[in-house]
Amino acid sequence: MSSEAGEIQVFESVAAYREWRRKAYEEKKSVGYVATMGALHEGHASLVRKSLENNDLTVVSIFVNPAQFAPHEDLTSYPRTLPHDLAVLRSLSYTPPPSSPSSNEPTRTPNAVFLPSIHDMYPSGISQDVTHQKGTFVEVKGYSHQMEGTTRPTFFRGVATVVTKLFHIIEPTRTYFGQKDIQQALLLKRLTRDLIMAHPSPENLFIVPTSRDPKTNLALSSRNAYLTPHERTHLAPTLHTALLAARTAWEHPTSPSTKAQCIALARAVIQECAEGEQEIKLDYVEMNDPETFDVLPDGVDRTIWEGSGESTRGKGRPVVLSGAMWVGEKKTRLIDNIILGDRASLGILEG
Ligand SMILES: Nc1ncnc2c1ncn2[C@@H]1O[C@H](COP(=O)(O)OP(=O)(O)OP(=O)(O)O)[C@@H](O)[C@H]1O
Ligand SMILES: CC(C)(CO)[C@@H](O)C(=O)[O-]
Ligand code: BAL
Repeated sequence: MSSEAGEIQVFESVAAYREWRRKAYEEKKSVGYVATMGALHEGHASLVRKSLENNDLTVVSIFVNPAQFAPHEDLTSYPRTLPHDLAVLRSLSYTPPPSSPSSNEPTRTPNAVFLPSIHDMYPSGISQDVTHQKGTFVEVKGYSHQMEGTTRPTFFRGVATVVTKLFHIIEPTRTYFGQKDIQQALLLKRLTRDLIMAHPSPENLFIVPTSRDPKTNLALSSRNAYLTPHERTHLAPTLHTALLAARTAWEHPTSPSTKAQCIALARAVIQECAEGEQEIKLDYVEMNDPETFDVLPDGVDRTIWEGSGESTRGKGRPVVLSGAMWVGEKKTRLIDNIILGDRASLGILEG
């Protein structure tokens, strides 16, 4: 079944969406895809704009995926704001510039929203407790237990499973994920490679830079809705400040710090804030190889790291500098990252 929401077709069943997709194939139209859990903000909007810019048609899915939440996590309280989400999508558009090959085309707006039911996505049922799960699951082995996977050991299994299903349904030509969840984006790129996917192919999975609050640099996130104004403006941005301190030390032109020194600096920034305010607690700050997700050795500095890898067009072998912390009364868990070195080699688009 589908219904009209302004110009946007809203599909609640797989069959109805597939009929729409079949027509797009017939008309030889490219389909860009943005997967979300809703509660849309400017970060999601930036992904949708990239899709509008580079595809004939754009589809957004909204599905709060139970399988990626551990039993103690916030599945029930996760914000669900469908009317707001549809209004955000209706406000987005892209007009091809006069110089572009598609300049004679009309302004593009999001074309379809896919809102599956839990039953559609998990016909065998779904428990948040992995020991009770039955049916088919997708695991990206060796890449799911570092960084975010340390504290959330079943998270990437849930993400890989639902995104594989969503890709099978949507059959995107191109798809867009946010740098805010860098491990997720890199892991999904690997998944498309390992499963030899064509829709999307690995090179058509793009990573869009993190959108930030212009005043505080806080990474936009649906979970920021859990924060009080004080937590949002004074406590939550500390994680990014800490990552910036580590970056400055790593990138020092004449005496770059070792990884261990960079991490110590970042921890000190968070510690300083936490002493005055009892309301932040660091989960981790770490530097990882984006290729293997391995933790960098403590004694490595930028010059050693760059000397040990393949040359990446003189921009430096990349490193994921990332972290997570709990903020405020509700112990909201926020994440952030900075890529050191050659971002483009990881498929991260320009902002
Ligand atoms: N600030 C942001 N900048 C760029 N992309 C983002 C940003 N926030 C989320 N995204 C991307 O949007 C997509 C959907 O993410 P999701 O719906 O989980 O939102 P979220 O804000 O990341 O939510 P959460 O608070 O649960 O982490 C993901 O690819 C995610 O990386
Ligand atoms: C990719 C995703 C939509 C899978 O549920 C989710 O993890 C998200 O929104 O980042
Ligand atoms: N954006 C990642 C979704 C999650 O944390 O569950």
